[in-house]
Amino acid sequence: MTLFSELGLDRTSMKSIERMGFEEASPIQAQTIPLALEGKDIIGQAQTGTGKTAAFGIPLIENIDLQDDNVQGIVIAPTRELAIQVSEELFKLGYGKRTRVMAVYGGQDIDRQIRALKKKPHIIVGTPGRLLDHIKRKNIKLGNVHTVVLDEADEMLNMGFIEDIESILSNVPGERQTLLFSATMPEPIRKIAERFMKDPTLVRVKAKEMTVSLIDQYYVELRENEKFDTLARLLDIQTPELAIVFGRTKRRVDELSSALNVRGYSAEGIHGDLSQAKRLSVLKKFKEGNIDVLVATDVAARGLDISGVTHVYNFDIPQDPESYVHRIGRTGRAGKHGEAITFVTPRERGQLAAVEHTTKKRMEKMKTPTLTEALEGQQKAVTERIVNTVENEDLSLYLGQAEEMLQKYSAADLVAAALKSLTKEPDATPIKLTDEAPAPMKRGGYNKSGSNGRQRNGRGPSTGRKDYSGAKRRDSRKPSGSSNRSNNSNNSNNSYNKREKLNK
Ligand SMILES: Nc1ncnc2c1ncn2[C@@H]1O[C@H](COP(=O)(O)OP(=O)(O)OP(=O)(O)O)[C@@H](O)[C@H]1O
Ligand SMILES: [Mg+2]
Repeated sequence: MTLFSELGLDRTSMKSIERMGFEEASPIQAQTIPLALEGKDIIGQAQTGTGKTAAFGIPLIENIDLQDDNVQGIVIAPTRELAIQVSEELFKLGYGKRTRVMAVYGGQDIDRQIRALKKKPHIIVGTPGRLLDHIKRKNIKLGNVHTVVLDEADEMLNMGFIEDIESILSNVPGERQTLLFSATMPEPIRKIAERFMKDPTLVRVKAKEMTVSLIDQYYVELRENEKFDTLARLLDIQTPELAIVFGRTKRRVDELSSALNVRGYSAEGIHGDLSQAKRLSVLKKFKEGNIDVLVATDVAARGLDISGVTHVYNFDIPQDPESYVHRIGRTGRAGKHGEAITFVTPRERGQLAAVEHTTKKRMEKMKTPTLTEALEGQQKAVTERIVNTVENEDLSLYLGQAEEMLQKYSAADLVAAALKSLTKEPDATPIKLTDEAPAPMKRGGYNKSGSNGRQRNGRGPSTGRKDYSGAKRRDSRKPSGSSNRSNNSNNSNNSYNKREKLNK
């Protein structure tokens, strides 16, 4: 156990950390903060939700010279939402010191960002495309940057982003400190990473499995056309506080969120074709609990830290094991418990095995829930609410009416009626979702000889593009809405070589 007070931090940092309610440093923090303070380049790998943001954020803030009005640190993140979240966490960590932090990301008015840049931020957090845009327009000068952080580094160095990252880094002085963090770091990506670094120290928090042990992991084997009813029943039985449902494509996310609403669930979707304002408003509603279910593409898979997410459902099995690790990592964060349930069609058994092989963790098989179990689940939830009300709330205003009803009906009938009227009975409104092709089979993630979906199933090209926002270059390459399947998809190509070719 390491206390923050043992890490030799500045008084102002300690003040911020205390204000955030952190007491002990997490293992990745305890191991990387001292090294980062010494100025070392670091590749930091630790499980999802274990505090990697503060692991790079604390030393980054410590090294900021408040007297210097130049940009001194940049943090690059793969999605807009993550860039915003990281900038907020850095703002809190730098609060005691009054560090100026700003986020720049696509989809927000660039003039507004230019005006904000005039306030001379010490640290800029951005998505690659928008950061580069500002650099090219000379809105941001990186000549005084001494620290560069790539959050979700493996994703950032994946082929969809590497050119942007290279261009950004070419604007930063060579004698910088470079910090790379992620929960996953496939070997070939690590090799690329080392090209950008000086004698990096690899800090890997030892864990038996790549996923967090606090997440119970299950899979359900089913046919494509059974997925929706199964999801609905699971939501009824498991009654998540907040749930994220991951779908393979934008179309799937749209259809799923509409279908969930038809069946009476409060759900909204998030993916890269929505306006940024919409994306942010959906996320805000979800964080505030105004919607219960967030349906998402992999745009929400990485880094997002939303408290109260108790369940993650992989409606479609992810296309690479890394994506699985990050998706399910949206629950079970900061010591909390979570559940992850992955739907697997018979043709995707190989995918399941690949995920289990990478994570070194077996998922437990869960049988398809029945309608009766769904009803029981809902009844149980209502019963718990009633018992909680009886035990903890003031009922005096209701007792008169209750006594009156008891004159006429039996207590059991009345309680049963209360249960019935409060229980959401499973709704069987028919739902038709457009079929999605099963995830292409691949072997071992980033192997160079791995096949991609195109070769195997001949269902059209796998673009290797992600449903991400930041990179304008890629957005403009194919107009959204042109209707081949892969254009809708957020396929992440397993084969790192293929991806490179397809993106060039
Ligand atoms: N030392 C600490 N004590 C208590 N809570 C902490 C500590 N460090 C970080 N946290 C909190 O834990 C949560 C997860 O942290 P963070 O988002 O940095 O995880 P991460 O390792 O980056 O995960 P991911 O791989 O998903 O990006 C956040 O809410 C953060 O504020
Ligand atoms: Mg993170």
